[in-house]
Amino acid sequence: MDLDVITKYSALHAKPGGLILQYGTAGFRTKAEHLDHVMFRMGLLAVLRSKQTKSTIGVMVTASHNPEEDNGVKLVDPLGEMLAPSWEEHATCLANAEEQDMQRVLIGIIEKEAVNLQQDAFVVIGRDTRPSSEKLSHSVIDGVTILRGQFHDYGLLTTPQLHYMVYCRNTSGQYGKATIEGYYQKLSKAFVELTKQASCSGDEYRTLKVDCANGIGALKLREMEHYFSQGLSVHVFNDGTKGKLNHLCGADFVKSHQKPPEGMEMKSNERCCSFDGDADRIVYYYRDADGHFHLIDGDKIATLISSFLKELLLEIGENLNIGVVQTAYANGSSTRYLEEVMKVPVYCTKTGVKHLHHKAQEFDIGIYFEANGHGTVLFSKVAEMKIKQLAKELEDNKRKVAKMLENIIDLFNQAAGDAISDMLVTEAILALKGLTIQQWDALYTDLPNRQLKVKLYRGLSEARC
Ligand SMILES: CC(=O)N[C@H]1[C@@H](OP(=O)(O)O)O[C@H](CO)[C@@H](O)[C@@H]1O
Repeated sequence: MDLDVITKYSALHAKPGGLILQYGTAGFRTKAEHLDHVMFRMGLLAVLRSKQTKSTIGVMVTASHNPEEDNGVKLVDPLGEMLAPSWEEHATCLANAEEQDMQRVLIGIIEKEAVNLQQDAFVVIGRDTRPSSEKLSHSVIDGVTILRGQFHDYGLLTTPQLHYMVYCRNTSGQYGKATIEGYYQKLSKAFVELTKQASCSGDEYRTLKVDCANGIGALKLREMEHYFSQGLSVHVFNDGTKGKLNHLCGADFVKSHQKPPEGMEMKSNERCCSFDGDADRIVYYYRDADGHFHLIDGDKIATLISSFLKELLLEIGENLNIGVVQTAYANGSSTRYLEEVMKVPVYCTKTGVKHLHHKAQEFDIGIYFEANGHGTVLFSKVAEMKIKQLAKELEDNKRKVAKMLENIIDLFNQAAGDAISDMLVTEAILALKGLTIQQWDALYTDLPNRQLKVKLYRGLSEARC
């Protein structure tokens, strides 16, 4: 490692004196014009992390739901997870080091983490559609190449797609192919297989309006839609051709203002949903016949999914342990419904996907959702193997159910919460159960009516096609 070369190149990505940033739950976020040095340095850090773990590391350039003028960066660890906490600290130290201290901080990290500089390094990079993202991703690449790391720049990707690529590359393709087609094919195949079993899916279940927050989700959903068009037709709104990213639209806007995004026409009882700017969260909503707006947030998505999974496990007589993870922002009725009606244990963690993800890994099937729409379902290796085996061994109807579970495993992005995965799973469940959005919304509202809700749940189970 030639420290003088690093110092020389670092000066080309000079840190504004006195600027202090913190690597938060979703990486660094601030105004884009303050981030050039951070990007260069995260390129350096990604190489060190890659050498230390002997694995591919991801770098995503995005500020998610934040305004278009902002940007941000986060590192993705080998199995698609968020960066390990001790490395978050290194990221903060490195980003905040003044130019003259850079060498010392870098050497400190190398020594503390016993990084073998002779080891090869590979970094994959993705970015969202912000005007600043392309240039900033080049600064990441500068950092990677100065430390002689190899890289693949995927260009425009949703955040969950980058997590997926990292996971695929580090599991020798077992999880999926590390290409955008690989992602589309894996998810769409599972979705089409799963929805084939929905004998009652009429037109009502075929169309969905999707607000893409004027972000990357629009591009990727359009690329993907012909892969699953047999099962679902998506109407994309806020695709970035007219409006600004996350401005008056997107999941965060809809959730916090409890109203539809600009630019979306909503007829009564139509199923609609919104992604955020990097497509890692989703909320659903509809207008009732009286014109009232109803939000269906992450709590309701978690409830729908866990009820369905529990039901499938009961049908095949499997007793895998299921846990739901929420944060303190979860609606108390959802927690009570899950615990008292569904009999599913619920756990609460701090806000931030990494906290929920970590807790969810303790279960055979760990379902985690924040009320704001970040979430996914994690299946342990044991659960996955068991389900795959049952899908071969069981007889007729039970085998069908095990195959449905197998498809659900493939549909979820188990590396990270993913609006596209969550949307496809939700759409499949609604079609399979023959549930309208209003019926889904009614799964729980408040709990004085507990008996009624139990009845409703049983009724719906029986109604499954
Ligand atoms: C990856 C991550 O941790 N994302 C955070 C972050 O969301 P973004 O959509 O990534 O901006 O901020 C949210 C709170 O504002 C928090 O709920 C969420 O967990």
